[in-house]
Amino acid sequence: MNMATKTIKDVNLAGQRVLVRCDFNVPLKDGAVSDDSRIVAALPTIKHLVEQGAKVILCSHLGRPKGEKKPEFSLAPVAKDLSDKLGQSVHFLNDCIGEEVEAEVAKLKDGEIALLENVRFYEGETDNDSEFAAALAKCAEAYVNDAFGTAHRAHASTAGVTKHLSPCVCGFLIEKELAYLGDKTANPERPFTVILGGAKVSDKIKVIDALLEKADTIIIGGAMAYTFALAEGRKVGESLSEPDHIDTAKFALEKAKEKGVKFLLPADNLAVKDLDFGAGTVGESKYFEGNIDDGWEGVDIGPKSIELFKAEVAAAKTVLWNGPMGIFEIDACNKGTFAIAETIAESDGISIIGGGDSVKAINMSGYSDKVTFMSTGGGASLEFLEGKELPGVTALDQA
Ligand SMILES: Nc1ncnc2c1ncn2[C@@H]1O[C@H](COP(=O)(O)OP(=O)(O)O)[C@@H](O)[C@H]1O
Ligand SMILES: O=C(OP(=O)(O)O)[C@H](O)COP(=O)(O)O
Repeated sequence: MNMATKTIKDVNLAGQRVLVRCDFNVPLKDGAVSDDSRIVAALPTIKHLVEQGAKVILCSHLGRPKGEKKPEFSLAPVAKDLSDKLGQSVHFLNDCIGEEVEAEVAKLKDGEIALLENVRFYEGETDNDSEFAAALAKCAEAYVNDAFGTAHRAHASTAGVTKHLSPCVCGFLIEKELAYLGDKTANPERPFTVILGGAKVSDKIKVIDALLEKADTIIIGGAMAYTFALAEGRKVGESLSEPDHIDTAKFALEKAKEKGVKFLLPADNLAVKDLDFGAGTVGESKYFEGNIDDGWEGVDIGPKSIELFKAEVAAAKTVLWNGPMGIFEIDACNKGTFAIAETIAESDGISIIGGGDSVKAINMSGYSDKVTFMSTGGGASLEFLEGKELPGVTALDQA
């Protein structure tokens, strides 16, 4: 952790309007929160501010609505969940900027809480647009960033707003995450195995270069594996892949050889037809070794890969896992993810699991109490491990 970053403990925000950036990017199912880990993780900071007598104005993104006001990305279900958890009303506002929002926020009494609508309903958020940042900052005086999962993004609500608010400090969650990850990953107990999967291929494939300097073994599953399969000249059918990143994948494979880092790709994959994510169903399914035929979509690692990966995980002294091995939200595609979760649970080593969906997966598997540390950030924890500065942290006041 950057030890000089000021924290919520260094300031008294009683009576002030405080904009609090949280990572409430939580999975939803049928309009309700289906994994509340990130909400629970934000509670200590929120409770502290309420007890101190601040006027608490929460903001967050949810999903990637790309500047459009799409109702399925509304934070309204989070307001409900949060109200229940706090036993206190959380006033949900239908927008995040504008005169109406300012008027509503001005009515807050000390210790009251409001939640603004999804900041990514405006393009200015991800563009870190200075006008949007100024508009967002208008409702508050002080700023607390506790969105560890989004700390690797230099967006208006994580970076731009700090130009307009004072003080700007981090909350308890960011402080805890940086302290733990800094401590355990600076000199990890070896063998150190990193497992990467999930769907955010372009974000996470770039991190592998730096991980090759730190890890003894890298295991690739999830959709990430199909970009590597393309790099090895294999066919992937309809599987999610990012052909723009084939060169990055080739480079990583070469570098792993040169450095003697074990680099494991799936030996087999489960592929399906007619996947319906909403309904949670698949049509025909079949295992493929090597090429995946046209018309088939890779959705999980297969039994041979599970055995291969399990042996490696069992031998590790430190395991960092970000990104599920398959589309674990669908029962037919969850075996790989849950098998890795089980092996991690059985191991005596240190296990760190990061990322919104990875945490949801470990919770669903029933093994979460066997994990050493659950991080609310996937991409953020990887970039931190890479040694990169996190813009959401560096933008804050430094002592
Ligand atoms: N083979 C695959 N094809 C498509 N999506 C996949 C595949 N494997 C995993 N996923 C999806 O990846 C998502 C999680 O990815 P990501 O956001 O990168 O992880 P995290 O939130 O843990 O950082 C899950 O919703 C899962 O369904
Ligand atoms: O879910 C998140 O990251 P993660 O999937 O790496 O854990 C964060 O909320 C950041 O979201 P983003 O990757 O859309 O910027």
